[in-house]
Amino acid sequence: MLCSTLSGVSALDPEKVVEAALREPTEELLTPDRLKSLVENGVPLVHYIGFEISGLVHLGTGLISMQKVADLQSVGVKTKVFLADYHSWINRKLGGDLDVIRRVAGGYFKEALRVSLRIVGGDPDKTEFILGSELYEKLGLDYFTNVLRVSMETTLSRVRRSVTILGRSESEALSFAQLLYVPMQVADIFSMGVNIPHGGMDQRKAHVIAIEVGEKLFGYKPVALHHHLLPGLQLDASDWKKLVEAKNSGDKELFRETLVNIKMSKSKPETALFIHDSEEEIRSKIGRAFCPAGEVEMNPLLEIARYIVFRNRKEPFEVVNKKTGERRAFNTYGELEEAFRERLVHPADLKEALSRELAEILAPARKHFTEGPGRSFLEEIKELRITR
Ligand SMILES: Nc1ncnc2c1ncn2[C@@H]1O[C@H](COP(=O)(O)OP(=O)(O)OP(=O)(O)O)[C@@H](O)[C@H]1O
Ligand SMILES: N[C@@H](Cc1ccc(O)cc1)C(=O)O
Repeated sequence: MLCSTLSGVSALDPEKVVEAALREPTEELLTPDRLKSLVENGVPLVHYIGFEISGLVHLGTGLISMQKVADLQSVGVKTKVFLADYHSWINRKLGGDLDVIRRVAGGYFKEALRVSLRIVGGDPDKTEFILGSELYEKLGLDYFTNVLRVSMETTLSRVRRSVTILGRSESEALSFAQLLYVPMQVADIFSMGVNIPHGGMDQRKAHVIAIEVGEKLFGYKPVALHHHLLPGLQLDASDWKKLVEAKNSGDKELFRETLVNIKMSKSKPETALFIHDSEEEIRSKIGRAFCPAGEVEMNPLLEIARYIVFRNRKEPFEVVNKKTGERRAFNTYGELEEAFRERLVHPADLKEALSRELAEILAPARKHFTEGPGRSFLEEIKELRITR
């Protein structure tokens, strides 16, 4: 993973870094060549991913996001997690109370992301957690100047079009501060010297602005990395149809926008499986999830199988037919998908097997938040008002 150079200083291996960056759940890397050349030129790599502080951490925000952090750690990239307290306040999360947001950021949120990173094989002690307000306090006028610089290079209509990065739509009544959120997120990247900004596909508009203004304003162009968004569990059939049509139309923008509206989201708890859900909750949520027989396109449960269950899997995944008792073992996600398409696996049996697997994968988070030191944090956040 790390190569030794003649000077004895360890350097990163360009091929390995690009391979780790491209590995699933990555959906887009802008661009692999630029990443490779950064490594070849010995530029230190600094990654970050940011989170709004609100609601509970789910499979998408926790596990999928942290998988990429683990991948990058494994090839020696410095990783940072940004706890965006000011952005959450601007976006009126947790009742719009900044003190509560800050407390939850350093408490529940940090713990939940740390345990998620551990579950996917990363090392939470090797990731730096940064609270937005602390960074802004430290940088003072320099941060404000960075926000202004980005704003001067970005048009109002571009900012309006980018409010999807805060889960809003252009047609909503937005405060001026919600518009300011966009240049702030771009300024965060440069204020921390980050050259690999990372987020789900819904964050790409901020990163594309950063790529466009970076060279001129800050002397470098970041390499943006976007991961796949897990759909919500409770798709209704018409939303699902729209999504499949958008995917098959080849119109990438339409597909992205359709998916953003139905992704697993912490402010729509019915769509989400949380990392500390009990075994009964897992079983009941998976049991109620949308999973049409034989449908392999945008099937939320197959997506969980592909991106989470099969990710670091060594042993086969077993599905038992409840009616006949027949057992089928799958070594790869492709085998499972094929059998599901051929209706050799019934949704009810897939649900059973997935519930069992997820309960096991999530056991460390459940333990941490119900029996361990995270318990009081979870109790606190469950009592708070989750505002969207
Ligand atoms: N369903 C998902 N699958 C994968 N990644 C996700 C998913 N939802 C959010 N993320 C990613 O997690 C990071 C934090 O997102 P965010 O805090 O907006 O989560 P959220 O659940 O959508 O919350 P909210 O409902 O408050 O918007 C972003 O990079 C985002 O792309
Ligand atoms: N926009 C991100 C949160 C975020 C805020 C600021 C950042 O610098 C990065 C990410 C989200 O909705 O989850």
